[in-house]
Amino acid sequence: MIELSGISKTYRVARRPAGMGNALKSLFSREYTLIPALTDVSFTIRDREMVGYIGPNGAGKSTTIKIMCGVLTPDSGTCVINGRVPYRERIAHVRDIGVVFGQRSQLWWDVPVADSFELIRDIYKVKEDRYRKNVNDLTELLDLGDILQTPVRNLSLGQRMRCEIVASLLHDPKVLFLDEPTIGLDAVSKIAVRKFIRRLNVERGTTILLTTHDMQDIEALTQRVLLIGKGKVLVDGTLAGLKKHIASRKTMTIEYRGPLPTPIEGMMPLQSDDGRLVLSFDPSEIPVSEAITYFAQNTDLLDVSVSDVTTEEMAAKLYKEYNL
Ligand SMILES: Nc1ncnc2c1ncn2[C@@H]1O[C@H](COP(=O)(O)OP(=O)(O)OP(=O)(O)O)[C@@H](O)[C@H]1O
Repeated sequence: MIELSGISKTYRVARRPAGMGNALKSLFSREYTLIPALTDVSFTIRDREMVGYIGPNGAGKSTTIKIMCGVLTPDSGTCVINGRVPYRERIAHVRDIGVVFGQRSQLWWDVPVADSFELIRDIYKVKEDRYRKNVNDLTELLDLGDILQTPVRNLSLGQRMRCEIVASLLHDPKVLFLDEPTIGLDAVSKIAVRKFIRRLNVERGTTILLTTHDMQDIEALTQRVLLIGKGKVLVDGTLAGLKKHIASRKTMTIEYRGPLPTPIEGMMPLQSDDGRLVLSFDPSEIPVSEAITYFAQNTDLLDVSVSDVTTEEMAAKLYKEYNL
């Protein structure tokens, strides 16, 4: 169980004025700039839940994760994870958590991946049989067999990211923090990583907090989403609920032969290319079945599709709604 209550954190950064004289002066009397990163952040994540933590750049996501890992101490509020306060009981706490920062590596650059895994085993004092089983299971699941003897610096980003995830799981953590785990990956690697994260949550019951700017990750993996902006939690809800809140309208794309079809009154054309028309409409005014029947009867219809607002559009509208 993860419980954050009233967490606030402000960074204090020393101001460095330009010029030699000013630099000397600042050695004796320092001036500081205060950067509020989190204000009164509260949420609870139950065991085995997988939650998306989203928000624009600088919203406070990484700061929250650093507090939950025990790297940072908040100025006020409480954070309790599996009954422990991370920044007070760091050593015991890190045995229960795994962390992947997509932009940073926990693997040693010049040595083969397998050697990095051994070092991590030593650090966490993972028992030999448990370690062997984990390496075997995880390397098979993530298809890493061939690359274990390759130095990390020679791996592609997708290969490295899969190794990073395995490295974070060798000690069987109950909770996993993933900070942009699919950043920079190609479509195939993204799908492989997402599939693995889902299995981890379902089969091992790992509690997962996923931070990402990739709304496809959120769509594929999480039911519940926490939206953070300017250091505050603004929304805590289901992905479906958020989409409903943001857009009750639907988008219809029709492909046709012949002249441009006339939409039903109340439909708004969004885009019209050669033989393709995209319309937006409110299904409470025009039922979807009626819209499809109308075009089927009045147009030489080749194809039709109706979709909800995409997760990308939802995030953009949410950020706009909250002035982020
Ligand atoms: N070490 C630091 N020193 C000073 N200010 C910091 C530090 N780390 C973060 N900040 C500031 O705190 C605020 C929150 O940053 P944080 O990195 O938590 O946001 P984020 O949501 O993770 O952003 P991103 O999506 O860009 O990674 C920002 O204004 C950032 O500039």
